[in-house]
Amino acid sequence: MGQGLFGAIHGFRETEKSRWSEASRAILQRVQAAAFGPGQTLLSSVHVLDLEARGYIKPHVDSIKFCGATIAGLSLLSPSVMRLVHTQEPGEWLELLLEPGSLYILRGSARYDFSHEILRDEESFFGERRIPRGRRISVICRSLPEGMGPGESGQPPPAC
Ligand SMILES: O=C(O)CCC(=O)C(=O)O
Ligand SMILES: [Fe+2]
Repeated sequence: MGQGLFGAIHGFRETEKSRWSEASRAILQRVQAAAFGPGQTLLSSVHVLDLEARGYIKPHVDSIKFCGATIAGLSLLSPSVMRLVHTQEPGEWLELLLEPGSLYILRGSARYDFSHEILRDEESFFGERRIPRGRRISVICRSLPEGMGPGESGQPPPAC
């Protein structure tokens, strides 16, 4: 996201959104109930990322300065493949097929020890299966870094 990603995302636009319709709020509440514990505080706004069909996200670990222990992402429109690669053991990796309407949750080792990336169209395979990429929108909720109260987050960065 933003500065922390230093150009990791290609072919995108993004926004931070804090006001939602009632229908969207109900969905976000389901996401939050599924992904976050009662002791976790979320960043005050939700990150919405709109990746064009040729857009992709290079491997990165979200900044621990701006993001806490949990990242939850709802994928919309096009399916895509997210690859996780261990930062110390590149031979240790896995891929997730992100179907539209699916939710992924990165926490624990997946959050801190593995990079995540969204494959570009030419490389978009889940095993043998080709997953053609179209426009993809993701709605990403993050917890605040530990020890940071909602009032202490200051001006949140446009992205992590
Ligand atoms: O689009 C996604 O689901 C992930 C985006 C991401 O990795 C990020 O913004 O840090
Ligand atoms: Fe990320």
